[in-house]
Amino acid sequence: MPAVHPLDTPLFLTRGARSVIGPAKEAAAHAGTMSTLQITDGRVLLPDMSVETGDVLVNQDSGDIVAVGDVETGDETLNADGCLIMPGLVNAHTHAAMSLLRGYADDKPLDAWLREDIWPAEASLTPEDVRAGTELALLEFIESGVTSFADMYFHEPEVVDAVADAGLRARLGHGVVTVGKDEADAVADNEESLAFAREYDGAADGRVKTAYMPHSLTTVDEALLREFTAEAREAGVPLHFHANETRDEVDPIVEERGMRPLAYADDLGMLTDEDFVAHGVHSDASEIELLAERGTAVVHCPASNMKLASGAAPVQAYREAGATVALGTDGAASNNDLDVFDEMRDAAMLGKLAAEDASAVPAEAAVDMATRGGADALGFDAGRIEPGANADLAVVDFSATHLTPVHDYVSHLAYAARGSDVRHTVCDGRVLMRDREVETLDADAVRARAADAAANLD
Ligand SMILES: N[C@@H](CCSC[C@H]1O[C@@H](n2cnc3c(=O)[nH]cnc32)[C@H](O)[C@@H]1O)C(=O)O
Ligand SMILES: [Zn+2]
Repeated sequence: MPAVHPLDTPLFLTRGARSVIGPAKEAAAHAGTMSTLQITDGRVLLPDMSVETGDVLVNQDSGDIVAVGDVETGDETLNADGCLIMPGLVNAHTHAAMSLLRGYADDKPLDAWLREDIWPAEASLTPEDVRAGTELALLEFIESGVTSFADMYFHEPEVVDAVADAGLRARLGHGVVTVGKDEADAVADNEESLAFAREYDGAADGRVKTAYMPHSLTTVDEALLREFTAEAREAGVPLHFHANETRDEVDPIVEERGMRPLAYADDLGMLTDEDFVAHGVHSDASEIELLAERGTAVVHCPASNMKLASGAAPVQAYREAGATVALGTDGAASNNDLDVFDEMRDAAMLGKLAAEDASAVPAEAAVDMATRGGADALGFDAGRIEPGANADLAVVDFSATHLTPVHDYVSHLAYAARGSDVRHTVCDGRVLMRDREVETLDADAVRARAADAAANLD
């Protein structure tokens, strides 16, 4: 049972109860020097996973949460009657523009899927295609309560512009592949990734952060990984890469080097507490320990791992070891949607199956991975509803048939809710979707441009 049963929740912070507004911000609010947004009449999911009745007050200038509970009246309001205000969901590993390849090639294992279908199709994608596909993904994010994401792709400056306009928060990078390239091209690809990371960090009023993103330990040459990881460190740029996704990726490293892939990555200096890896499906106990020790986050992508039959990540073991675990959809071509509610459900289900234990990856863990874990992995001060944190929020409507009755809000978030139950989405204090109307993108135009771009493929 939840700590506070939602059906007999006392009125949260009635008059005179603790107000969590900070003194400096309270003074600014009184002086009328900031514009505020008050999310009213709802319930709030607190960092300890309890649910309380209360409002959330947001400073729209700083983009931070200023108070939770019994708050001052805001300049603007957003009604959350019958809803739960939760931290915005974090999609911590994706390739946004792959939305153009949704349903393009299914029912194949990773290696054949990439080499036979995906990479040839991607070869003809123009910057305009990437912009169109990315906007389609961002629209789907906003419509399903995702407020931040990590993207690894190419023509990445287009993604920066799309994120700036759509109002989301993101950690972005140019994905590097050196297999099959001559030395000059291989170096140039790495240089592009680092140059992108240096140039665009802090873009979109600070909502865009960057990373150096070598695709994986088997698709990027060792000497270049070593060289550019060192350069990234010097520039203070974190790393993101695919690791231990399939057995085919693990075995050659073990055979050639006599060491586990993550020990190899550690040797190359690729595991720090700023870095985050995608998948981590085939990690042994020593690698799980290593990630936890280094503070390197792992992004679990259960739907992609099931669809490509890559395997079941040892999520419960990562969490028990103290590693930071986030959730990602991976690209829409291996999922095939970008709904992080689905990912929570898949993570909980697959986690139980993998551990042969129905108590493994409980609802709270799934919600934690999709919120706090994701924000920690990406290095954002978000993922929790607390004064001082970024005002990145999803307001979920609990009135749907499939959410009735409500015994436990957190259970519903993990097991029964869908992205389409999100009523409002707020990022950095700005309303991106109000009553299911996306305010920062023209939804019809975005869908039409993406369909056009996809029609011109192959
Ligand atoms: N510069 C590289 C592109 C790297 S972007 C990242 C790549 O990861 C690919 N990708 C998508 N999903 C997965 C996955 O699950 N595992 C490995 N790679 C993936 C995606 O299609 C894209 O080609 C090049 O020109 O080939
Ligand atoms: Zn991926």
